[in-house]
Amino acid sequence: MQLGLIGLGKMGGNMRERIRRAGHTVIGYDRNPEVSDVKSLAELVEKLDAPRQVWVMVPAGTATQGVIDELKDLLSEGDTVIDGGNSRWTDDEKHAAELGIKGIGFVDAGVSGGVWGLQNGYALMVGGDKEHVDRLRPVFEALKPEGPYGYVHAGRVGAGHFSKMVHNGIEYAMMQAYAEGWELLEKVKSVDNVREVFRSWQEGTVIRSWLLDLAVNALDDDEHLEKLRGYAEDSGEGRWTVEAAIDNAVPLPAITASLFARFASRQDDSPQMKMVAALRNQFGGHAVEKKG
Ligand SMILES: NC(=O)C1=CN([C@@H]2O[C@H](COP(=O)(O)OP(=O)(O)OC[C@H]3O[C@@H](n4cnc5c(N)ncnc54)[C@H](O)[C@@H]3O)[C@@H](O)[C@H]2O)C=CC1
Ligand SMILES: O=C(CO)[C@H](O)[C@H](O)COP(=O)(O)O
Repeated sequence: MQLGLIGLGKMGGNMRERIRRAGHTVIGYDRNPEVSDVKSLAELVEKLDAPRQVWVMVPAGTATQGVIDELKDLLSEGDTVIDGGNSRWTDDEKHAAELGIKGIGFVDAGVSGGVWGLQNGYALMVGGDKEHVDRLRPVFEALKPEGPYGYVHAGRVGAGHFSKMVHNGIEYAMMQAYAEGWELLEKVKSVDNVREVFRSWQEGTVIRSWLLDLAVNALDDDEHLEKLRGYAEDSGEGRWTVEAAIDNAVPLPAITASLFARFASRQDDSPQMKMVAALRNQFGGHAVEKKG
């Protein structure tokens, strides 16, 4: 089948390749002409036979909204837009409604697999009407990992991105748990070789996982992570998970703490701990550390 794919970065570039390897035709557009197959979105749409399927794989928020706005004008009734980026799930109903005015279908796809997806396949959590989702089945089959799992039609529009958001919330908490364990092992000098302890956990243990394998890869590159600064960004999914938890009064202590740990990582000094130190000093005369 034919697919238009917009956004050929770390994800979209490899996805184009994996779908092509499965024998489908992919016409890719990126605003970076070095990786793009066509010069414009209009040219991409022109080159596709109707009914068209166009997959958007650009950063969530303004970039995705801009592409969807353009596609709304360029596409026609019967075409389908798939948003595979990490968009906020609450944007999906809006996008489906905006496109639906012209009879253009909308499917949201949470995609997991990162830069390893070309090799391992991409796990897909999909939301949308059955008629739109079923039409895209060959593309999902091409992208998904081999084996029985790795693809789910999770529910109506928004269900794919909601599922991916929760997946990423879990990812935050798992990463934080490995990171905390690693720091404790590194600190306590009775353990001689922390990297080998991590490696030993890769087989047979209760905590083996792909994230653990990746932690070992990282330690093989830089045994004590000395080349890195302890600074971690976030791109929204963790915040939205915590917001959904608050909206639904669901306690998420581990995921929330892991999100807040990232915020703390961005501070050179902690204003709130200055206040804690000042208060201990006020009530108990406890010593404080002064600057300079
Ligand atoms: N990197 C990862 O591990 C994963 C990323 N995602 C999501 O996939 C989407 C893409 O992520 P990456 O490939 O990592 O980002 P990236 O930054 O590597 O690639 C984004 C690409 O989109 C292009 N682009 C941006 N705005 C555009 C526009 N208006 N028109 C055409 N092209 C445009 C950029 O030139 C760039 O090549 C994001 O929504 C991200 O959150 C989802 C799963 C995993
Ligand atoms: O979806 C992903 C992995 O599953 C992306 O790598 C995402 O960017 C990770 O989230 P964050 O940037 O907030 O750490």
